[in-house]
Amino acid sequence: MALTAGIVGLPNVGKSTLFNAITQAGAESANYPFCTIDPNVGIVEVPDERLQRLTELVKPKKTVPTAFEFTDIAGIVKGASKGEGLGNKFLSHIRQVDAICHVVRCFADDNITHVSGKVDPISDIETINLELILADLETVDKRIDRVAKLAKQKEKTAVFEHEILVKLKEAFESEKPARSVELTEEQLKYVKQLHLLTFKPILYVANVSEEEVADPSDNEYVGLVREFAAAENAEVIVVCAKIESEIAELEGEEKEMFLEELGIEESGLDQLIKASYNLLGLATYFTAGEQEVRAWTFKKGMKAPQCAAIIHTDFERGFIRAETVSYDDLLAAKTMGAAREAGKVRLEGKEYIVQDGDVIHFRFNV
Ligand SMILES: Nc1ncnc2c1ncn2[C@@H]1O[C@H](COP(=O)(O)OP(=O)(O)OP(=O)(O)O)[C@@H](O)[C@H]1O
Repeated sequence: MALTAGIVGLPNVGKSTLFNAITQAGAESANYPFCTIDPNVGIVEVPDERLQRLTELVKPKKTVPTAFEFTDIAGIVKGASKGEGLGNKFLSHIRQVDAICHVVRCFADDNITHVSGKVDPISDIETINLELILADLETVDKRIDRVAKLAKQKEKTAVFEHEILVKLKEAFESEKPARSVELTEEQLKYVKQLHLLTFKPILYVANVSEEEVADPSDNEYVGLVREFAAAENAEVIVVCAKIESEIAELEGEEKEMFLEELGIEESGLDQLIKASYNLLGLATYFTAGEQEVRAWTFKKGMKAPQCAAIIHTDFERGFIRAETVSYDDLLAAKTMGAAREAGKVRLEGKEYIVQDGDVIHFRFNV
């Protein structure tokens, strides 16, 4: 199920620096055997205060956070959709990711060359977006060629598809991404399987200088990126990629002290991890026993047996029920026993849609 967020951006905007911080922060891979082993993939642990609280309550032998993957998609340049630079190869890498983190240079430094000569985040964003739009236009054109004849003959499915494809084509021709096109539920289902690049959820990562990271309000570039993102309903995370790898090396109190020195509450990387996790539609449930308190990632909307399968397929095969208590209820009750006495532990069946923060004990029989 491992979903991944791809890091994209023009050359020299700070992608590698950010990706290094990600690998630096690296999760203990032994805990995550399902994750891809690939130099372009960085596995990070998902920061979650609830896991700490549960650990304090349950005092297990071991605590295991959940993790997910970032993929580094190197240097896309203008003309990529025409095969320039490493063009099509990179577009095909973007095709494989489930969400896009678009790094935008917002730091001024004359010593670091900018590909187009000056720092101009909106032009940077538009350059990449345009390449993705052009690639999507090609996809849609091919499809239109395929269904046009049947649509003319009023074949029902072809008419349905043709209408959507033309709508998408019009958007692309006015340089708008697929995610800006309004669709009905049914149309949405069709568009999803087209795997369009500009339909993937996106967030923008404004890479600022060390001095500005605590208070980026004076950085006019960040303001511009925020404005641009707001029009797309996209989120903006402000980071200083350069110091993120230093932060990533630290833990606990040391990390807190360093963040305090910098004047920030949460590292840019932690914010990015959380935002990407949300962007991918992911959520967390917990298991809490004396041996281990552990966070597990599931996709929002998944039912209890599917969530059980994340731990082990046997749990799904022999699923009986899910003893479930919400994190808040367990925290208030302090112990599982007290939660049970207070009637807060529910016995959920096969149709139960697991909620973020559920603490679950699966009952199964194989
Ligand atoms: N926030 C920042 N403040 C100052 N300098 C930075 C910042 N982020 C990155 N840099 C510097 O900018 C330069 C380019 O960064 P980096 O190599 O990470 O870019 P890139 O996007 O990966 O480029 P490419 O796609 O060409 O590999 C590096 O010298 C890096 O140290």
